Amino acid sequence: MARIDNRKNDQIRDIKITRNYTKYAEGSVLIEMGSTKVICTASIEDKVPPFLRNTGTGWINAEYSMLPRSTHQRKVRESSRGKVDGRTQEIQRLIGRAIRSVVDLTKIGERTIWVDCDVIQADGGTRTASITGAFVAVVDAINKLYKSKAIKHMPITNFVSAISVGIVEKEHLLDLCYEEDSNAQVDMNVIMTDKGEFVEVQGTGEERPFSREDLNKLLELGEKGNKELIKAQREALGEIADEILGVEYGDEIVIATNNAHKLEEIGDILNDLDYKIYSLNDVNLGGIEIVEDGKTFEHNALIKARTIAKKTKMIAISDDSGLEVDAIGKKPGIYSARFAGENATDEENREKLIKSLKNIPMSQRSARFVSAIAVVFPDGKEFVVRGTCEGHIGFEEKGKNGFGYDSLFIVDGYNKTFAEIPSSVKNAISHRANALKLMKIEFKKRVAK
Ligand SMILES: O=c1nc[nH]c2c1ncn2[C@H]1C[C@H](O)[C@@H](COP(=O)(O)OP(=O)(O)OP(=O)(O)O)O1
Ligand SMILES: [Mg+2]
Repeated sequence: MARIDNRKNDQIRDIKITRNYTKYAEGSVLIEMGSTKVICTASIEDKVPPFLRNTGTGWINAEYSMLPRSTHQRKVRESSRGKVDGRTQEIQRLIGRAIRSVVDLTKIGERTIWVDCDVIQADGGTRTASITGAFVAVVDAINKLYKSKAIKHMPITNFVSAISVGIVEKEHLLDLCYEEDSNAQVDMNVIMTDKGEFVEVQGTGEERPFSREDLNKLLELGEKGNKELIKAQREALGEIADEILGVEYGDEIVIATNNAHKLEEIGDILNDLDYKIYSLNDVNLGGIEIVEDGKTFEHNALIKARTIAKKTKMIAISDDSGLEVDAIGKKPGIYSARFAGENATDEENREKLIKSLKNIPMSQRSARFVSAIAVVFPDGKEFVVRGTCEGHIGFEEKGKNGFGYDSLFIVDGYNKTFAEIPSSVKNAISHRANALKLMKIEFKKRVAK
């Protein structure tokens, strides 16, 4: 059986989202799903309902209405009839719940966001189009608060969209138009997030009960439709969507280091990330010489990651690290690798450190390892974090594990050097581990995966 507008059963109607549609509201969207058209605005009011006063938490309220001539026959305005009918009540509560489910209200302060959905033309799916459009309007309104620094954090946790599905003459259909909706035996609205989770499912066997199998089929259609709607929302929101959801960069990371020990440690610590991790050798850049002429660990780390991200077009992660010894003015610091001269070996560096601290008592041999981890994305976005680990410098080398200054670094709380403890312990407490913990938090904020 062909659909009245010749769509496939699992095909949504053309969708168009126009932002900044009217001029006064903080967020304003015209959403068109086929010939259903809804204006959605989001307005910010600096007060909350009584039950939230002095809690620091905000609220989101939705209202829904249809213009008299949005339908085949003129519909009397609710304001003329003097009351809001049951259907309207139900729909505006649904919209409110859907939007609230993806906004952290504790992060918008004591404000109310008023969502107004006004249907100017109804051809089925007006409540679902309202939700899909309202979300975009709310993002714009909240983004204004964020950009003006009225709020500190982006409170939007997910995207949300909604679509109708149903059974019409035994066919399972996605995105019903009015004609189909009025002939549906089963009618369902599916509200979902970008993570593929459900926010609400409203299903009714209007003319007959439906089976579990029907339900599964309908949910599958709903999932497909919502994926496409969220893609359209993303496209409409452009860069703001990237800020909320992160960017899709693929699943390859290159570790920008020539140091095999660092490579192993970073690989171990990042093994819970669901990415393919490559070394410089893997990408034919083994032994590449990068001039580390920055004045800080952070700057040097960025120099290394930028170079490799540019050459590989992959996400590049680098580490610039070293030892700060308090008794000698935090030396060798960023010069740790070349403490005993350009091209010095680890052993030469350790010898020089032992000599530099001759006759200095243990109480004055405090030191810390520092690791700056830089991440540079293929589009040039970047960030850098720092981790440290406190300890003391021993009088002589102890232990065989690790590399660099490990055998001289007695880590606080263990009374052993990094070279005496297993790598699994070092990788849980080291400067590099601490930096990579922070890095993972920042990283997850920025990537869509
Ligand atoms: O966990 C550590 N355990 C012992 N020593 C360490 C550690 N972490 C850094 N270090 C020392 C080694 C080197 O003397 C300097 C890093 O110099 P740094 O330029 O960042 O590394 P690198 O030249 O060996 O490799 P690359 O620049 O290719 O990443 O600090
Ligand atoms: Mg280096």
